Amino acid sequence: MGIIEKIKEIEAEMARTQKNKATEYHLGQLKAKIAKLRTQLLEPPKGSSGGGEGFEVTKFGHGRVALIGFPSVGKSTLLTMLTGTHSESASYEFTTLTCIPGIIHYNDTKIQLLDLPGIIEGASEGKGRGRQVIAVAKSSDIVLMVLDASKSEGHRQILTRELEAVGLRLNKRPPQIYFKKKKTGGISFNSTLPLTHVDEKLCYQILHEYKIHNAEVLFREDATVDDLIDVIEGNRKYMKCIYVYNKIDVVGIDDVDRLARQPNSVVISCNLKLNLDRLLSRMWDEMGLVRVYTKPQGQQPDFSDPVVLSADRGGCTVEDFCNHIHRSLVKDVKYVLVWGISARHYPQHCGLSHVLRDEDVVQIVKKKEKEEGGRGRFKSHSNAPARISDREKKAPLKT
Ligand SMILES: Nc1nc2c(ncn2[C@@H]2O[C@H](COP(=O)(O)OP(=O)(O)OP(=O)(O)O)[C@@H](O)[C@H]2O)c(=O)[nH]1
Ligand SMILES: [K+]
Ligand SMILES: [Mg+2]
Repeated sequence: MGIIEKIKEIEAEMARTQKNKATEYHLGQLKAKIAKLRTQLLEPPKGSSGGGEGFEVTKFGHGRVALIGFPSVGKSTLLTMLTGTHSESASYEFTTLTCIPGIIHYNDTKIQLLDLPGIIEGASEGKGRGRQVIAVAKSSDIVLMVLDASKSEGHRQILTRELEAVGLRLNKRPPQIYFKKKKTGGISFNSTLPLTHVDEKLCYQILHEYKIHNAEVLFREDATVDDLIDVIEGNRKYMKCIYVYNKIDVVGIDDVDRLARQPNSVVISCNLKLNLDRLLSRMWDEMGLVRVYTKPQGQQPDFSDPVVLSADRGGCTVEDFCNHIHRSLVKDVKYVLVWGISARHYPQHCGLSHVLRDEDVVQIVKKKEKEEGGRGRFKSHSNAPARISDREKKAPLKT
């Protein structure tokens, strides 16, 4: 029996089993069995180099965004509108057969947007090119799940399930469970609060399923069995997802209003160019990019060319900033001067561990280099943290 059949069989057994206190342990065990099989499914088949042909697209820019959705929801139309790169769109399904990259220029940063073939139910098990598509989604920083506003709302759940089946977790944070395998000592199970979903016996059973007999487990929140399995599997990817409801030109205003109020959702129409700017700003915010402008001593910062940092990709400290400029810079840095939201006063003297925020201005003071006298508009004109204003960007001080 193949892996997929085994999964189907266990799913059927779970559906047959009544959910109550007595069956809780059994169901937990079945969940763990499915999780193990799904992980197996993701491993490339033995003897092959990579598990089929993937979409090899080189990463480019400061972040990567994947367009995921059913066929003909308007993914390619959207890519063409946002990036200017043409991706074939048509009224028939599966128009797009491969991965088409485009670039969005936004807020002085470059975002790689990826158009992908449509996926359908069963994609995670290899239907269509589902596995390759989802692999690209996994490699991106956020996902735009494109949905047809005029179609069933069940599509969103179906796609979420497909992505979850391969270990993606959308708009969730990692469970607050500490888990460490040990060599000896048995299993120590603890929690910092009363638990309502998982008890010691259930935890033991799940660990037993994974043949783990020595481990430390500490629940720091009232997590579920699924959370525990995620932590044990350890290969989950937690990602932001924006639900993009396209084609609002063909549905009534009440439906548009309802969809727009759902969490993490943006309603758009590619045909009428409605709300695309809102989508862009939402996308950009979710990516959490941090633009830092370098200010050479005695000169104005170059506001058109930021160093772009990200908490998910390498971090946002002064040290990360220095490493971005040059690997060997850190050792020469005495301290830095910071203007912007992260500074308590202007300019603030900061060390390497200081965490920078979007639109901060940084001047590096090297060892054996004197700091600037503090003349001019970038000297503390206010004690309150504030963004560098647009006016300051447009009319910089002449030095
Ligand atoms: N009414 C309406 N139609 C749209 C809109 N955006 C796209 N379409 C149409 O929807 C159809 C499918 O668009 P595509 O861009 O090919 O969709 P896709 O998601 O890339 O489709 P596949 O590549 O086949 O998965 C085309 O006929 C588009 O013209 C919109 O905002 N409103
Ligand atoms: K299409
Ligand atoms: Mg397409």
